[in-house]
Amino acid sequence: MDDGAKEQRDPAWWGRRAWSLLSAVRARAPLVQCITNLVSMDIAANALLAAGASPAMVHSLREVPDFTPRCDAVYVNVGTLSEDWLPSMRAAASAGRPWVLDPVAAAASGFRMEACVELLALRPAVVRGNASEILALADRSVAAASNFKGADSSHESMDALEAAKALALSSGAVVAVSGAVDFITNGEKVVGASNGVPMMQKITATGCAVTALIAAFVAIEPSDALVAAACALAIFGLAGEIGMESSKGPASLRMHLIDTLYFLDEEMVTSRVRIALRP
Ligand SMILES: Nc1ncnc2c1ncn2[C@@H]1O[C@H](COP(=O)(O)OP(=O)(O)O)[C@@H](O)[C@H]1O
Ligand SMILES: Cc1ncsc1CCOP(=O)(O)O
Ligand SMILES: [Mg+2]
Repeated sequence: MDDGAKEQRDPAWWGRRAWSLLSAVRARAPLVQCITNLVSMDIAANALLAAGASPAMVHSLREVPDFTPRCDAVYVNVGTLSEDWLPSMRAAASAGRPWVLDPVAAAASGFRMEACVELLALRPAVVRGNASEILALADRSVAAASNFKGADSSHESMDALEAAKALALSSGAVVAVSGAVDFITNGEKVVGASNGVPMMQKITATGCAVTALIAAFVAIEPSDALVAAACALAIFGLAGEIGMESSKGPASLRMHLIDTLYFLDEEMVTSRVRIALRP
């Protein structure tokens, strides 16, 4: 085992990494260009702001040449894909900044799957999806299954672990599958992050928001997207866990999750983040 892998087997090491990355996001306020779906814009922008980053929802193709090179990271999300937005997504993903892809409902249509496959070829640092999305993307398959649920997952994250590894190896991206346990892999190493509460699935666009947070963490740590993605997922899940303590249901959890992202401190992060390198 190399020294890096030894360190990553130590839970305390992950707590310190998560805290140092969140602290760096707060200190450096990375500018994250988000080309994201219409449902997620508010929660993604607010999650980024609460965590200390600077979100900018900039979609026009005509703005990409001036704006994207000045960003610290780019976030592309196909949740409400249209023909008008795809050229902007391509251009922003090709602008030389680290970027992250959320393949929302990748299996919904041939148009969407082709767009995701084309974007994947533009080398995202991280792809984060739910289990059904990662299974579909790894297989390039448009849904025929009767249990297809659009933007929601009909699988557990563990069901997509092998597909995530294969997708990581074929694309060169770190692939993160969210769920009760979030799995993050580069095709060789697999890290599990087990913060979060099931109620997070009942708030629309929490997945989109955590992918935005991954982009902010990748802006800080572009040379280790696996660690950046794992820490962002754990921090977001932890904000959900602590937020749930004051919440009655999805609407109040949405508010408390964002408040908690803003208030997380070193003690909360280092003692409660649950990330582990898997054997
Ligand atoms: N059963 C669960 N228990 C704890 N956290 C969960 C659970 N399901 C999803 N999450 C968390 O909710 C967030 C959104 O994940 P998910 O619902 O899988 O994505 P999407 O919204 O794209 O379908 C992630 O931070 C994930 O860790
Ligand atoms: C409901 C919906 N429809 C198109 S995009 C979207 C939001 C999806 O958000 P998430 O992937 O985080 O559940
Ligand atoms: Mg999603």
